[in-house]
Amino acid sequence: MKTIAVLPAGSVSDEAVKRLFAIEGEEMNWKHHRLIADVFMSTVNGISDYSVVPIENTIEGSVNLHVDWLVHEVDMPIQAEWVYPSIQNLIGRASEAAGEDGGLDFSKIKKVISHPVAIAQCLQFLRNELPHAEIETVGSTSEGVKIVKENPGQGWAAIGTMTAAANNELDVLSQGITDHDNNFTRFLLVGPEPFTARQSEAQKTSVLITLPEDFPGALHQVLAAFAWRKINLSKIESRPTKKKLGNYYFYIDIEMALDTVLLPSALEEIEALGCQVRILGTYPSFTYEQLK
Ligand SMILES: O=C(O)C(=O)C[C@]1(C(=O)O)C=C[C@@H](O)C=C1
Repeated sequence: MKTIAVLPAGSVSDEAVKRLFAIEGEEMNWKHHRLIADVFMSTVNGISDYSVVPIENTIEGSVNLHVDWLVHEVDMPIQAEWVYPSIQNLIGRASEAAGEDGGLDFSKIKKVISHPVAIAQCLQFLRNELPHAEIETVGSTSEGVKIVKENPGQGWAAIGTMTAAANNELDVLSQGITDHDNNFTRFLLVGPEPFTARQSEAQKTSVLITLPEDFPGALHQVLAAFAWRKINLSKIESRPTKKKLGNYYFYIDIEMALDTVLLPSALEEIEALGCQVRILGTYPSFTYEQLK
């Protein structure tokens, strides 16, 4: 039985990984951690087989903290990626937000608690509906909901999943509050062993490329190595190396497995230019439709 490290029950990550492993005959052991750092360390320390990492979402883009953990703090390969909807809701006690007319009066909500990424996904809603409310950030959306549950009578609310509202027997004060519909999060499964529980035709390889200093046009040549081989890239993003101001590496997602003809030679060509290439993983990719 595999052990999976993930944010607390009722978080988007927890819902998402349960969908990935909703396979007949697969039994899992879940290890819930309050903070993403502990989710990573659980697998680093051999307590879990895999860690679940939300890496990017439709509204906010890359979750930089998590990208940085993957790149700088740990050395664990990516073994799968999948996509899951992030539907956020305002959760609290209807009795604490009751207006004179019997409807809801959000001016009675004094504080909104959630994960910073979830807050960022609902900024317009918060500006329009709860401009007066204090915002508090916590390690996951489900932690916010739990804090609201444990503190009745304060006029506090959380942003989180319907599952977290139900688990904590709280009311959904407003449903689907993200600023854009179709808010999806891309998750990574990281750990030492390949993920074989499901198969997908779509394969990806993620690499980190650090350019040599004093080499004008280096990025152009890196991209050319992929381009003339008609290798498709689905993402390229620069992040600071954290070693020197102005030094960046490129995080690149390539839409093919590492052992596909042409990819090894493209990476060799890039190394020959004097670039450093680090493979972050080669893995199957699942759409939400594939997991339904
Ligand atoms: O707090 C949660 O529920 C999480 O699973 C974390 C996380 C994230 O880190 O991006 C995951 C998906 C949501 O979009 C918001 C937060």
